[in-house]
Parts: sequence; structure tokens; C-alpha cells
Amino acid sequence: MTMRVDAKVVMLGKESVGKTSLVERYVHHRFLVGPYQNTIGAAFVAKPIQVGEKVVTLGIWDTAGSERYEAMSRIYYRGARAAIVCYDLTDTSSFQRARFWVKEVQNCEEHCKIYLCGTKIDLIESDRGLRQVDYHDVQDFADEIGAQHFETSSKTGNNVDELFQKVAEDFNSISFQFMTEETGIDLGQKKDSYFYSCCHS
Ligand SMILES: Nc1nc2c(ncn2[C@@H]2O[C@H](COP(=O)(O)OP(=O)(O)OP(=O)(O)O)[C@@H](O)[C@H]2O)c(=O)[nH]1
Repeated sequence: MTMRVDAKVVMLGKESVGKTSLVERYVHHRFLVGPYQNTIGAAFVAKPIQVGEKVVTLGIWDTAGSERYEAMSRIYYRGARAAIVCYDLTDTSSFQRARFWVKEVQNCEEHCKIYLCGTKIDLIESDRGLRQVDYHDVQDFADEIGAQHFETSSKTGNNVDELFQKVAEDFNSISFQFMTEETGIDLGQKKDSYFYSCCHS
């Protein structure tokens, strides 16, 4: 079966922050328990999402967080319309890594919207002392870079649907803007031209 993808979305962030778990929760409504498995390279899934009367299909690339695969991740965010930059709320170093990815995306993909996602909030709900990344610090950073900010749990499902729904809604409203500004231009072509207008270094 082939499926037309409207928008490319890329999951970025340090290894084991929970990128795969977020996609798994959102797409398959489940949380996998058992030994943690590194993503190797990247995984792809297409997910149609209802936005008002329209269906927007997100093509989600789940990249490997290990620094070993850093150069490969660049291939996956090329042409992305949204980047979900994840950090683990119980790990300060993962937030430093998130800042790195934000810079990368800002430098290379001017049409890519950034979403900051603090993961594993369920751990903090059961023990407040585990929080290592302050909500307000991230919100200030989000305001500075014009990003949306979510705190989620793939274990309980908390805020996961809201995150992806927001990505699809934002994409839909941006496309709508193109359509009204450029009447007569085929939206598909317009979008494609953006798909390839990224850095080529
Ligand atoms: N409690 C809790 N654990 C989580 C959550 N999300 C992920 N985990 C756990 O964190 C570990 C890493 O999760 P992954 O989803 O594989 O992380 P990843 O970012 O895809 O890792 P890489 O593929 O190596 O980049 C696993 O043991 C998960 O079970 C969450 O919301 N809550």
C-alpha cells in the first residue's frame, strides 16, 4: 500500500530520551517494556491525522540518538517541516543535547518548525526530586526560539496525542496560508519546492 505523505517530521534527541517510545505510543497506543533497544539508523512511519475536515499524513522519521549516528540524523531532518526535539526531564545532559539539535535545525532548515518535548513526566509525577530540567527554563528557551513546548509521558500517554496533533494542525494552517497567498499555485508543487530548499553542505 502506498500513502502520500504531506509533511516530513523528524524526531531528534540524545539516545534513550524516549523518541521511539513517543512514536510507538502515538501510532500504536502502546508502551513497550523490556530491555531498552537502541534505534539503529532510523525508522519511518506514516500516520494520517484528522485536522478539522482534512486529513494530514505525517511521515515520521525516528532517528538514532547515539552520537555515532549524528551525521546520519542530518540526512533525516533534511526537508523536514517539523522537528520534535526530545530531552529526558530526569537528565540535564539530554537538554544540552537538545540545544545542539535546535541549532542544527535552525541553521539548516529554515522552514522546519521546532517542538521541544520533555519526556518521562510520569517519573517526576511519582518522585518530584527526579526532575533535572526546569519547566520555566525550557519555556524561556522555547519563547526565544519561537518553539512550542510539551512535557509528555509515553508510559501513561500524557500529552502525546496533543503534541502530534499540534504538529499536524500547525502544518495545516501554514499550508493554508500558502494557498491563500498564492492562489492558482498547486499546493503540492509549492510544498515540494520547500522539501529541497535545505542546506546542501
Ligand atoms: N518511565 C518512562 N520511561 C520511558 C518513557 N519513554 C521512554 N522510556 C524508557 O526509556 C528508554 C529509552 O526509550 P527509547 O524510546 O528507546 O529511546 P530513544 O530516544 O528512541 O533511544 P535511541 O533509539 O537510542 O535514540 C526505554 O527503556 C523506555 O522504556 C516514558 O515516558 N516514561
